[in-house]
Amino acid sequence: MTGTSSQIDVDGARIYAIGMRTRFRGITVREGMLLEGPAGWGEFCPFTDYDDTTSAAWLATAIEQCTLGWPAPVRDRVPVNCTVPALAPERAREVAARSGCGTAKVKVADHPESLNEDLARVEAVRDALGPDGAIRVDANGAWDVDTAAGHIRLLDSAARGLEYAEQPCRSIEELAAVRRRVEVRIAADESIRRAEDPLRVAVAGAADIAVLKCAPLGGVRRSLEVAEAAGLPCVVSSALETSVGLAAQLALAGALPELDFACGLGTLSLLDGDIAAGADSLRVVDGHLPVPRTPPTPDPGLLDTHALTDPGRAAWWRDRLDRVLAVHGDGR
Ligand SMILES: O=C(O)CCC(=O)c1ccccc1C(=O)O
Ligand SMILES: [Mg+2]
Repeated sequence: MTGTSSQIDVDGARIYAIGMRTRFRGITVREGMLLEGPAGWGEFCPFTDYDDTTSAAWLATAIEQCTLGWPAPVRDRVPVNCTVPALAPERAREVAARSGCGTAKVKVADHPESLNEDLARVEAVRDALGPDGAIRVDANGAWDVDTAAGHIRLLDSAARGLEYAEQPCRSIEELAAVRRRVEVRIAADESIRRAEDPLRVAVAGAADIAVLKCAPLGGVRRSLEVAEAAGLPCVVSSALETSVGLAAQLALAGALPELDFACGLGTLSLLDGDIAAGADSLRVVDGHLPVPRTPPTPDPGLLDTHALTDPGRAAWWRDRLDRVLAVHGDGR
C-alpha cells in the first residue's frame, strides 16, 4: 500500500529554496517541493544530483505522507543527536554545547588531509558534552580499510570513546573488514539505500547498526520492513528536509519497535529557516523531538518567504516532478 500519485495536487506544488547555515554535503542552498494530498502535505527533495529512478523513492515517501499518513507510533518523542559539520574546533564546541543534546554526530574525513582537524573536532565536542555524552563520527565512505582502521582508533582515543563510526568506507566488504579490525561499532548508512541492501549488510557482517532514511527507502512502511530485514539496531537520520519531510522520519523513528540510539533528526538548525511554524516546526527541545501524528501544514507566509523565485530553477523542479511521477507510475 503506497497511496497513489493521482491524489496529489501537482499544479499546486510549492517549491522552496532555503540557505544552509554551513555548507553540508557540498550544499549551500536546500531546494525541494511541497505536495498536498488528502492526508496533508509531503516533501519531495531528492538532492539535485540524484537521477529520476533514485528520486522515485523520495516521491513515494511524499505520496505516502500526503495520501495515507503513517502507521501508529509506539513512542511520542525521540532522542536526537546534534549534527556537527566539518567545522573548526571552537565552532564545533559551540554547536554541541548549544544543542542541548547528549549525543553528537561529528562529520570527519571532509578532505584527504583532515585527520588532525578531525581529532581536534572530536576533542572539542567531548569537551562540550562532558564524560556522559555519546560521540559518533561519520566519514561518508571516504576511507580505505587501512585508513579507516587507523583513523577510527585515533578518533576513539581523542573522543575518549566513540559510540560508533558511520560508513567509514564505501563498500559492504570494506565495512566488514574494518569491523573485524576495530573495537568501535560500525554503522552502515549509504550501504542501505534499497530494500535489498540491509540483508546483504547483515549477512556480510558489515555493521552493528543500520542507519535508515525513509526518503531514499521509499516511505515509513517500507523502512519498517527494511528495519525488520536488517535485524540490527536502527538509527533514523534526516536527509536535510524541512519540518514537513522531517515529520516522516520522526514517524519512522516513532514506529520502530526498538530504538536504542539517538536519531540524526536534529537537522533543522542546519537550515536558515523552515516551512512550518509554531509547534509544527521540529526544533529540538531537551535533546528530543516529538513524534507527529499527522503531517505538519506549511505556513502560508513561510511558503512565500522561502519560495524559489528563479524561473529556470522552478521550471527544472516542475519538470523533474513530472518525470519522476512517470517513473513512480501507479496508474496516474
Ligand atoms: O545524521 C545526522 O545527524 C544528520 C543527517 C546527515 O548526516 C546527512 C544528511 C544528508 C545527507 C547525508 C547525511 C549523512 O548521514 O551522511
Ligand atoms: Mg551518514
